[in-house]
Amino acid sequence: MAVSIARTVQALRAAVSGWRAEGLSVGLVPTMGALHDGHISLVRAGLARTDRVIVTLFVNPKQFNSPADLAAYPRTEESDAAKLAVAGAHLLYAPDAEAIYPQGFSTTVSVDGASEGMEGAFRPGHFDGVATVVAKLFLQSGADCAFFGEKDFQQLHVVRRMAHDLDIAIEVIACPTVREADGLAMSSRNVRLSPEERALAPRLAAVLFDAAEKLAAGAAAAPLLADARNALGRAGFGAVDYIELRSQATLATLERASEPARLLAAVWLGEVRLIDNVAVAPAS
Ligand SMILES: Nc1ncnc2c1ncn2[C@@H]1O[C@H](COP(=O)(O)OP(=O)(O)OP(=O)(O)O)[C@@H](O)[C@H]1O
Ligand SMILES: CC(C)(CO)[C@@H](O)C(=O)[O-]
Ligand code: BAL
Repeated sequence: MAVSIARTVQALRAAVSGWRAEGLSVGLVPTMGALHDGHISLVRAGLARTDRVIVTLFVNPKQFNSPADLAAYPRTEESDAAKLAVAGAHLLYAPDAEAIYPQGFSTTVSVDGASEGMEGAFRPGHFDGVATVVAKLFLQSGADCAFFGEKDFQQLHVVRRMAHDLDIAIEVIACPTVREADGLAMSSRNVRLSPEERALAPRLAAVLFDAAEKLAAGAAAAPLLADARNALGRAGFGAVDYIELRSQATLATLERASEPARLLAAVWLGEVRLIDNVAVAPAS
């Protein structure tokens, strides 16, 4: 059975109000489409926790720094809808830009702190774009819970802070990163890797997991992360935008794993920018 598709906020709200009339809970999975098993894991998490699951598909122009990256972003709505039908999602909300940014739209939601550094340093305005569109999706849907991947760990912090500060009554639930069999974090951008680049790509996760193990054993971050950066360069990766050890709870920069931490990186491979992050247990 095909998944229902809503393209306007009115159609979205009509579906939700019908569910509310039946006393049903509603989950939301915001995406930019080009769905893979990482997205489907969020749908499954939603189905396990709520009665009705909405998946949103909106390639948000406000979070791309170049028209080329926006244009190159894969758009596969038909196959996305088929995957969602199989997964059991109840509604695909695929608004056009007018439904999200109508004529005269002039508001930006900006989250200080969590947006700064890492992705925020290399993608200026990206998290303003994320916070603005996610705030709208939260308010348009009125969902009880929203499901986000740990793959975009900094984004999780931004979205959680936004919902908290704007008093939006929604629970933001983090879901583990789904990886390919060789360890590469699933990402819509992976389809743009050449065969040679795809063969090399899992090395990023391997370097991160190796460094995480050493950090959990008490190693100082600075020399270890320098070694990791060099290892990626030697392996054939391009520019390493960042590789940083941060507090899992606050994103504060850490010099060693003195608390539950996250090792986060963004690295270029050809024309594709890979991001990944792994958990680091506190050094005993
Ligand atoms: N491998 C993954 N495991 C778990 N969640 C994921 C994974 N990849 C993406 N997600 C989550 O899916 C949601 C939608 O992300 P998005 O549509 O940008 O997909 P993406 O694969 O991250 O694409 P991109 O190439 O833009 O990073 C986000 O909450 C994101 O964290
Ligand atoms: C959350 C999101 C759908 C907002 O456009 C996007 O940043 C993404 O796909 O992670
Ligand atoms: N996966 C986060 C959305 C983005 O990179 O634009």
